[in-house]
Amino acid sequence: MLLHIPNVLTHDELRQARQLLAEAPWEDGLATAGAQSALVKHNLQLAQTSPQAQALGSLVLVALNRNALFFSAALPNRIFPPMFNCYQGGMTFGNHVDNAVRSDPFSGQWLRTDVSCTLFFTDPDEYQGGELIVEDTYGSHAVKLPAGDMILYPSTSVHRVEPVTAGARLASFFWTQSMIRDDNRRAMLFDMDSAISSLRQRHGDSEETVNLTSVYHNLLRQWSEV
Ligand SMILES: O=C(O)CCC(=O)C(=O)O
Ligand SMILES: [Fe+2]
Repeated sequence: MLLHIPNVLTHDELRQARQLLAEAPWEDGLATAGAQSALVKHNLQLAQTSPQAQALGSLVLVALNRNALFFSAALPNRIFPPMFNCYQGGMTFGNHVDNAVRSDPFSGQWLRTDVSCTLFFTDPDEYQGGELIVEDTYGSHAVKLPAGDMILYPSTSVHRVEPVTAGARLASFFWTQSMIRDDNRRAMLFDMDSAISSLRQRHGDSEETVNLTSVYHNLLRQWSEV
């Protein structure tokens, strides 16, 4: 499931984030690449321990915590501290799959990467190229979203960032360990939760929506790892 989540950041948060990114100490993205991705990764990232990355990380986590669509789609158990990248002057990140497990640089705790997200800080007309291409069984999907919007996709997918040939592409990317490890189960729960919410909005609460909600929670109880 590839899900576009609009308006994750408010205008004010976006302005603050852009200001922090403008004064940030960028370093070579190879610092956090695995063995395979190191061969195809050419970008800049913020050191996770830099004050700007920490301030930006808090801003992103606050925004995620109030986002019902993110919660419903990711069913987050733990969120890896958000990271920040910049592509400019032809930078690109070729086809790769993200490392399956990563250790949190602050707590040392291991986290399984189930769900990947990219939150855009720059608008599509600020740079050329830079599409995030996600491959799944239905083909290749090109993603380039307005600033403040986010794409969410299963971390099991092969993906790449096309070369940025003009301007600069700034984004946050991060991983979530989900309460639901399996992509199909997570997608079914999301579809069910969305359908129940629409039913409730259209017709108000009813015996049927209560029963469907109970099935949703009982499936979550069966499948979740917390
Ligand atoms: O910037 C993006 O959209 C994705 C970056 C990415 O795939 C990664 O750093 O592993
Ligand atoms: Fe990646």
